[in-house]
Amino acid sequence: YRVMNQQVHWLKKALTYSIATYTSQLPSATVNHLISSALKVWSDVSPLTFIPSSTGKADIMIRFARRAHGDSQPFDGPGGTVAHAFGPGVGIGGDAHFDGDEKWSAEHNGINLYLVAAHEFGHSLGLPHSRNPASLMYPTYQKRRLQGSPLSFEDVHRIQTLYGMGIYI
Ligand SMILES: CC(C)C[C@H](CS(C)(=N)=N)C(=O)N[C@H]1Cc2cn(c3ccccc23)CCCCCCNC1=O
Ligand SMILES: [Ca+2]
Ligand SMILES: [Zn+2]
Ligand SMILES: [Zn+2]
Repeated sequence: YRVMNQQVHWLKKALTYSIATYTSQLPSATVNHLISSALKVWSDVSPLTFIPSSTGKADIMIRFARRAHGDSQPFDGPGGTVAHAFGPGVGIGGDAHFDGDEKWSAEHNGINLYLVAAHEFGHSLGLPHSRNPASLMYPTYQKRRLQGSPLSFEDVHRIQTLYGMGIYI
């Protein structure tokens, strides 16, 4: 079924993002860097660009939250689901939420925020899950290499199918 006012992909290639709340597990400067690196994973292989929004209003609004947090998907405490994101659209569309009860890390001593964010932004851009464990869009978290892109050929093919290099009206 299709959620109301959801689109298959964004109808513009310059998307804004803002980080509304942070986690006590990492310095905010580190969170900013990991989030922009996770967005770059996708802008590197598509015509999309991501612009930080200082007004707070943005296409992709990012926050850390625990348990019930104002949408229909309360988080579950440590472990289990670590984050979720909404597909392209107005309002909550595109937003990415991270479970504040996880042990967030910039390395592999916990849940790596960069890898999770890159997965969530795949959803924010309209990508579904992959059945291939090598794919970033595989439904369960994998400790992947942090050097180079975490994207599989399938991930790249899917994002380029959605956004190609076409001209945007
Ligand atoms: C791919 C992620 C970045 C995002 C997805 C959520 S989403 C909406 N963005 N696709 C996620 O959180 N998957 C769970 C799936 C999952 C794994 N287990 C679970 C135990 C209980 C509930 C869920 C899980 C086994 C225990 C490990 C728990 C920690 C890791 N959690 C996961 O891998
Ligand atoms: Ca959790
Ligand atoms: Zn949420
Ligand atoms: Zn997912």
